[in-house]
Amino acid sequence: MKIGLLGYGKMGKVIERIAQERGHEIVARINKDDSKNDLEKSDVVIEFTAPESALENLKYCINKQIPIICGTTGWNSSIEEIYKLVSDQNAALVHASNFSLGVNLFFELNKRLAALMEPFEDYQLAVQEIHHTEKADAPSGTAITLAEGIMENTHFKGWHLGKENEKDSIGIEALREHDVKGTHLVSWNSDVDQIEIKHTAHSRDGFALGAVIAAEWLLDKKGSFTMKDVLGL
Ligand SMILES: NC(=O)c1ccc[n+]([C@@H]2O[C@H](COP(=O)([O-])OP(=O)(O)OC[C@H]3O[C@@H](n4cnc5c(N)ncnc54)[C@H](O)[C@@H]3O)[C@@H](O)[C@H]2O)c1
Ligand SMILES: O=C(O)C1=N[C@H](C(=O)O)CCC1
Repeated sequence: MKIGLLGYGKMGKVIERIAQERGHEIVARINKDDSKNDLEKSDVVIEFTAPESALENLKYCINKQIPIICGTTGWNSSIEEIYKLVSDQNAALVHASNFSLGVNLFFELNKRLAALMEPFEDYQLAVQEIHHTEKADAPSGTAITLAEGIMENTHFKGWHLGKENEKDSIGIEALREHDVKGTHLVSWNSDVDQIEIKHTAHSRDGFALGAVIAAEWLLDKKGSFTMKDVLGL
């Protein structure tokens, strides 16, 4: 498969290595201010850029009907607009706040735990994420997906950036520490005990492998999908 990398930063470089190990060819490596013309040689584009760039990049690929895998976070408020464009253009998209298998299993565990905890008022929820200091957005896309999974299964109706929960809104504490690849913690605390689930990424390989698997999966498909569809969860 011919892969175009839209964003050749920390993630783009790991995706390149893993895609080549799986026998794929990288036909474009595009960074900020580069021409996108070479992307047209791609069977699929893998986009990991920056929150302010994702929307324009998505529209570019969708309008040219180049299948696109989008891992960039921080553009979710435009998701319905993008789904409509994919449908109008008969294009193909997989997007995910986190492409790793482990985190996608963690998402399912989080939803089940939230549903179990909801009747028990003695337990207070806490959500925390830790990432490297270069990360542009806070809270992480993964932490937002975790909050949405909790909202689906409890009385919580929204989320905000901050350590404390407020009435029906989940507080997401976002910490930045040197070289942390991605750590997410959901805990339910009572006066007598604590239940916590935690995912720690040891490297970026899990995110990159998931993105390449999603690209392989998308090749013969049309429509908008998430990693949950790719993994059949
Ligand atoms: N979904 C996931 O599994 C997952 C995993 C890791 C990171 N991310 C997200 O991916 C994004 C990138 O992460 P990173 O660590 O690789 O960042 P990075 O800053 O190391 O690399 C981003 C690259 O994108 C390029 N870029 C910026 N704007 C561009 C544009 N308009 N067109 C083309 N290239 C552009 C930059 O030049 C840079 O090289 C972030 O939003 C991050 O949150 C998602
Ligand atoms: O390094 C990043 O940036 C990451 N971003 C994603 C997020 O915002 O959840 C996934 C984890 C790594």
